[in-house]
Amino acid sequence: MIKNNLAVNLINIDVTFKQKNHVIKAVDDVTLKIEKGDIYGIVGYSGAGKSTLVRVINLLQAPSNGSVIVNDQNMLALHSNQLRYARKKIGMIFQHFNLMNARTVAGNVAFPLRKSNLTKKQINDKVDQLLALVGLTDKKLTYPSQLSGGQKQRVAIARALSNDPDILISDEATSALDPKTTKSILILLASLNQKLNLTIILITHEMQAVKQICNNAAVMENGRIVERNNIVNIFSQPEVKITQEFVATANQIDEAIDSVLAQPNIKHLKTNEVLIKLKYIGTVTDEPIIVGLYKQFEVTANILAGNVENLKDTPVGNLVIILSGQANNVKHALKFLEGLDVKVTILKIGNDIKSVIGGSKR
Ligand SMILES: Nc1ncnc2c1ncn2[C@@H]1O[C@H](COP(=O)(O)OP(=O)(O)OP(=O)(O)O)[C@@H](O)[C@H]1O
Repeated sequence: MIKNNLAVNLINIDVTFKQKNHVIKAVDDVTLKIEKGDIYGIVGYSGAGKSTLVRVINLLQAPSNGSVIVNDQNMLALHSNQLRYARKKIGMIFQHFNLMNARTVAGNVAFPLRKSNLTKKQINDKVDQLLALVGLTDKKLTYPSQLSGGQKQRVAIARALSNDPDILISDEATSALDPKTTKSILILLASLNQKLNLTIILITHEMQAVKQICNNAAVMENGRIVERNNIVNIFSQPEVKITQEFVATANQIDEAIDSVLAQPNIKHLKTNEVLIKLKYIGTVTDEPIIVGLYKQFEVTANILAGNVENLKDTPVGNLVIILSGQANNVKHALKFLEGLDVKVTILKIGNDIKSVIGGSKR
């Protein structure tokens, strides 16, 4: 068998559920390749098929069709003992933690090791090590009911790591947590990815989480993957409508535009003004743009909102500005911006400028 760098290789996966009167195709011809060491986001609305798809990876859900290759092993060809071992190398965490309330933190983390060949002392050392890794050393003998949601999820993460998995599947693991706790859990996951070279598959409907830690993402709708790309492309040029909707939920600039549009001076934009949004990726920066507009075209640019985000070290900038000047000059200034590889969207346009450029929205 040819070895490759893929942790997960799902090929043409279908999952159908037969109910009394009808058949539900929860996963419809999905091919998904996830490289070792990646943090891969799977995004979609409720019912899109995300959980069903990832449950195929460890065969908690058998596919109706397709191949499941995990770490170069054909999962569907394994005997039960081999499958049990392969499953141990795929950890899972969930939205509701699934901890055992009658056991202490240590008891929960040690639970998956109960049938291992490790001695009591070795298990105890392993638990200490895992609790240190997730920052919960001082909670070893505490019971889950005395922990916050974020702490409970840390216990669940430690437990998921007890068999030294290569892959960790996080199924909406931060969905029940507040934004600050969510952020800290995501920071923990990113650090585990680095320290343990752990491949992480992050199922979520929260684009902010994807933006924070993923390298790649796929978007699911009706059982299919409708778009997949690296994180910079997903966020800077989403192609399909549903991806655009998801991206908009994590895009502060759209909120800023709503409040800009509500301002009185924007409601009554002057005839020689145009309100635009600029989006640029990589090295172009605001200042030369603004200076260039005035020097070359005598067009003034008034910045109303803006931000620069780093998506995996690639800066993506957004600016909302009013350009004002002689109509023809503004027309040339807009052309100049497009020539710089800046995406220009006209949000609102004054009548003078509209008459020269036709007022088409771009
Ligand atoms: N065991 C099952 N029996 C019948 N239908 C199922 C089963 N599991 C899932 N489904 C159906 O398959 C579809 C996909 O469900 P799935 O849970 O994978 O979606 P999801 O994207 O993970 O959504 P959520 O985030 O709400 O769990 C849904 O229509 C669901 O009702």
